[in-house]
Amino acid sequence: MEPVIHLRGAVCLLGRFPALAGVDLTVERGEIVMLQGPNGAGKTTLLRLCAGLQTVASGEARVLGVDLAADPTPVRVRVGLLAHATFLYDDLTVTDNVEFWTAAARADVGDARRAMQRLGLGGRLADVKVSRLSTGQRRRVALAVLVARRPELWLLDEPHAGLDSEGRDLIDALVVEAADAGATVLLASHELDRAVRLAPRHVTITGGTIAADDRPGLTVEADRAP
Ligand SMILES: Nc1ncnc2c1ncn2[C@@H]1O[C@H](COP(=O)(O)OP(=O)(O)OP(=O)(O)O)[C@@H](O)[C@H]1O
Repeated sequence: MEPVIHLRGAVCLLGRFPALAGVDLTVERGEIVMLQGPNGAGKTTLLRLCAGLQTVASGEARVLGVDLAADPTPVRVRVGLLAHATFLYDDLTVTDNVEFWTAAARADVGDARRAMQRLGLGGRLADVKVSRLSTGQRRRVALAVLVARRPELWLLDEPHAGLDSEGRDLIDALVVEAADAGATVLLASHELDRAVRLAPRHVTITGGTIAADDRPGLTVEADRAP
């Protein structure tokens, strides 16, 4: 079976800067992989690349069988990206946002309701406009959208940031459930204790290349990092 993520020498330019400078990464279906690295290492860029939101300047980049260099569009509806910025409409309520984005991904609107309940958004908050929510509550709405869309690949950028401890535990539970159901998860985190427990495999990115990867059977030489 083809890997969910297959990158070979993938290069991404932000302006003229190579934020990814030749990334090799293979992730199989059902894996939970933690991506770690210092600020500016390229974690967000790698997640955005896999979401079909970043142009591939050179190298091979296939996600869910889609050749991103040829046309990344088909992958976007099949992945869920939880990023720093949310895509939510401030003037719409929580319910309207979750239902809108769920429908946009051609998923079942019944799943939108169930995801809201799961994220603690089914009560008073359901009819509140997103503009009135706290940062953590917005994060929960973005997560509800992700859960309702049932993506094949979860791309989580600092998923624990801004959440209370119950919310952090909930994210971890959702990730494990998603992987058990066959989804693949790539998460970037500075919360190493929590992320290490959650993800059996740890990949380190430094200066836009993979510096370490503890995937069984794979050796990445530390001296390949710039
Ligand atoms: N718009 C841009 N133009 C040029 N360079 C950029 C731009 N955005 C980001 N970069 C650079 O690309 C590199 C990778 O950034 P990226 O956001 O992927 O890092 P990161 O590992 O997610 O960092 P952090 O841990 O701080 O979130 C950084 O060196 C950053 O300075």
